[in-house]
Amino acid sequence: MFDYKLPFNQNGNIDISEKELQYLNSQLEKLSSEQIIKWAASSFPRLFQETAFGPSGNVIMDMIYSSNIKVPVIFIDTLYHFDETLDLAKIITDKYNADLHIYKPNGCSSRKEFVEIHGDNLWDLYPNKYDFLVKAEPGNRAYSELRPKCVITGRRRSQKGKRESLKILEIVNIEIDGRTEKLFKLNPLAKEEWTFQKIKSYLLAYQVPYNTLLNKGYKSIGDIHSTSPVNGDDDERSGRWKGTDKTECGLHSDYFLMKTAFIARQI
Ligand SMILES: Nc1ncnc2c1ncn2[C@@H]1O[C@H](COP(=O)(O)OS(=O)(=O)O)[C@@H](OP(=O)(O)O)[C@H]1O
Repeated sequence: MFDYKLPFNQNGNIDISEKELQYLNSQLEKLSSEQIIKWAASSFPRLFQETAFGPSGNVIMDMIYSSNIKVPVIFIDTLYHFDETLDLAKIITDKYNADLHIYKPNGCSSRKEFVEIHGDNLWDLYPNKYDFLVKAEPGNRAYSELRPKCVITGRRRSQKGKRESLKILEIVNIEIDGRTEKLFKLNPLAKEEWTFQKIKSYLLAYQVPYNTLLNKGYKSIGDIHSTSPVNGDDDERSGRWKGTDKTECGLHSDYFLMKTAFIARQI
């Protein structure tokens, strides 16, 4: 068992230097994804998984369940998910008996309400504002209410773009009660070996429920209005925001930069 002890201070916060984080990452690189998850579960007092029920997240849920660990799940419902994604959310959380926490855009419980407040086509007219409202703000609200010390994500280096240099363990800034706090993000499938093909093989081998859209040419699935199927060999995320230079949804971007731009009406 990997027995690296996180440096907790008296306040229960983890004071880790950049150098030590680098060392920790170099050690985590040597572990399997299951070992990384088990280490995190025994190291972080409040470990959560955040998932949009993508194929990587499905693999992670199965690994967590098979390791006999309980990790609550955060799902940010943008109100623009495919029905197939919402169906999967129910099927897979039932199968793994997951404790699901759903967060929606502030003040909106339905797509109709969102359109009434923010207008139609916001994602098209003001994509960064849309990202802040449907992903970054609800994400930070989830962190602020649930107080995770660490969240597990499904990002992988093989998804290319900015993710090619993804670390297994990262630290991001979040806002809690008006203060800046640190949150760890754990990416147990970050390593290059976790290709889309390997993810699919895992899902099939272990009979893990997955999004039926994967059988219809979709490889990466986000919001209805910005997700399309791809051709066989195309990059996994090439069907997201097709025809634009956008590659990320904002959940993993700098929260404070987004918030500042949102308040200043620069996005
Ligand atoms: N809506 C929502 N709710 C909770 N968590 C979410 C959400 N969107 C993205 N994620 C997290 O980011 C991982 C990568 O997602 P994607 O590849 O779809 O990209 S993107 O974040 O939408 O840009 C994704 O991996 P999966 O677990 O495979 O879904 C999650 O860890």
